[in-house]
Amino acid sequence: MSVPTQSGRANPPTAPATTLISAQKWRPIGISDLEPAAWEALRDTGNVAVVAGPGAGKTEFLAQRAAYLLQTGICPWPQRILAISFKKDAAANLGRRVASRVPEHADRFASMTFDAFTKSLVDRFAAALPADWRISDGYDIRYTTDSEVSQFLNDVAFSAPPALSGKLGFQARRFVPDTVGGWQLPESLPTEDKGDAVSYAVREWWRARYLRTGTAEVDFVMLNRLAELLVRAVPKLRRALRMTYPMVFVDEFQDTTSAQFSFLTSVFGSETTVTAVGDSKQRIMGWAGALPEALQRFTDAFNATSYALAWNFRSSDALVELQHVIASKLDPTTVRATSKATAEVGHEPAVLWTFSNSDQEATFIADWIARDIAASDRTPSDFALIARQTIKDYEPLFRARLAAHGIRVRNDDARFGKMPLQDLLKSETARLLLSLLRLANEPHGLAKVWRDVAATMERVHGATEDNRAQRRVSEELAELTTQLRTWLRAHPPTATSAAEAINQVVSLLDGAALRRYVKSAVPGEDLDIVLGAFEARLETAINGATEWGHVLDDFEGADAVVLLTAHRSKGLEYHTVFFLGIHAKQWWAYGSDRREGKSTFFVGLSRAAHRLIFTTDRSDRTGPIGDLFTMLAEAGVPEVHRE
Ligand SMILES: Nc1ncnc2c1ncn2[C@@H]1O[C@H](COP(=O)(O)OP(=O)(O)OP(=O)(O)O)[C@@H](O)[C@H]1O
Repeated sequence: MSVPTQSGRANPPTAPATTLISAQKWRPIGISDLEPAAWEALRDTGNVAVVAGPGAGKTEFLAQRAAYLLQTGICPWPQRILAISFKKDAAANLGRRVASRVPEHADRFASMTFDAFTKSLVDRFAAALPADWRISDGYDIRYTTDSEVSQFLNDVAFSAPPALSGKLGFQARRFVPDTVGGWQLPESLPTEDKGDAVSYAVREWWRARYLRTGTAEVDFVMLNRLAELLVRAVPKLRRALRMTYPMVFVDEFQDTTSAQFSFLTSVFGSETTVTAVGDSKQRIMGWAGALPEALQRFTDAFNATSYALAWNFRSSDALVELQHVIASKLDPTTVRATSKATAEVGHEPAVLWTFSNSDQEATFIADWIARDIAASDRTPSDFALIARQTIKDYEPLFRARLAAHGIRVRNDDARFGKMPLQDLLKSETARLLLSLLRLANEPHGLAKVWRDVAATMERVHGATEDNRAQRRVSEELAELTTQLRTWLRAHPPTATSAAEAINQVVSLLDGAALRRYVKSAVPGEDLDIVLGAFEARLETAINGATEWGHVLDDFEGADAVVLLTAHRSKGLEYHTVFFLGIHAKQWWAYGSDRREGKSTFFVGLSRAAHRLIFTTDRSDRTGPIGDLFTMLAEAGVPEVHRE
């Protein structure tokens, strides 16, 4: 594929001048070593499943394997590695890890979410869909509520042919992820019903939402099914994908749904090597259709070699022991991991604090964090406040109590526009806008931000492989930041709206070029959604601020205590974790799926590297919630009443 330059001419692609390293001499980058099983998995040339508990370095393993394959030429230029994650922040984190370890090969490592990948295929190749599935008007993304699905299922049961009566008792919550997700779209729609209830109901679903007059409506399960059909029906596309991405990584494989599994099998089932990493004890997406035993299914279907890792680089030995007690409840065959984390003295590793009310809880914890920061080299971002469900209940009190100590709080689950804050802060477009504002506001001392912005702008302007175009981009960036600086000085936050500030940045940047770039190079990202979310967040940060520097710090909340749900904490780590609200109000759904509840508990508590503090109130501990207290007691976690 040729790369268009700014002048419109195409440069013939040439391999960049990088030196290859022999496979025997290759060494990990940025870490001292890998455990022996990880070395074996890294060098394996076939399909591989790496199974390991929290903190084992599964994501790091993928970053190292990418470096190995790219630096040794086992993945030769111009072929690329496709890394698929389930969360936007996981995809961004993995992409950054690889970019920092092997910057010279970063453009050959495509890290994106499953949804972004399948959506980008549909967006780019929709015209190649089989005639029965082609739509002319584009589509809207819309999720259906359980009650809408119930209504649909009632209607379908009512109008179904007599042969199907009584066979359409689908569970509304499971219908989209399992039934629609598990159904392969036939290339042409049959005109007659063959008496199969699943096919009938799913076809009616597609008719009602997609094959209808007016704009089609889809969700990501349907986009996945369309992408799978595309790849199956268009062999040229399948070949092109396999040639571009001969190596595919899938992180957090335990979260794979049946739709995603079938997509992987159709597209990468042969001629591609697939590396899957995961931990079935951390399967917390069952409600969204995650397959039970996804890793085992992968090993069987892809004839993969399975490697188990047994080191834990994150957590202290005491916390690894606690994790083991909980892990054994999820899988009695679990082998206890060996902690490789640097030991810290003077900490009580785990404790359960009981409070009489939430005000007392927030005040005590805020004071405690402030004292801990004052007495150590820790910063607010070393602390996380994790809760099972309703994180927003905690935000106002903790924000106020921590603010009294000059400490910020960032609620990663808060929604700005249509995005959760965690996704907004990881969005490449949002980072570009924020960095431009930073460069304009602080002319000196941001060399790394400058380099990152220049690299992104080179991509925006299609100038990555052309020295002259790169110089021009650098000059444009200098000019742009000067103009933006003048504008910011003339428009203090006290007299400026977020919308005005964004319009200014986007117009200086060349809105049309940005739109083209996002469409072609940031799969799954919708510029209007990001701009809407950016504006909403900026508006909140501007509120009451007098200096742009403070606005940007507030926007980013980089040095803040993080507040987030256990689900959103997946893959992350903090020195000290407060697992708030071990009581039935937060865990009301625990009794309906205890296995997934325990996994959620396990995910949240395994984010802690050195200290883990559970909190509860004086409410009843009988009923399903009793399980959690029993596990804590079994793990020897002491309880302390805080008055
Ligand atoms: N070989 C290694 N040497 C030193 N540190 C490592 C190594 N592998 C991983 N780490 C560090 O250990 C921590 C955990 O790694 P990582 O996030 O990759 O674990 P994980 O298995 O993906 O965890 P989880 O399943 O809990 O998300 C990170 O801080 C990472 O930098």
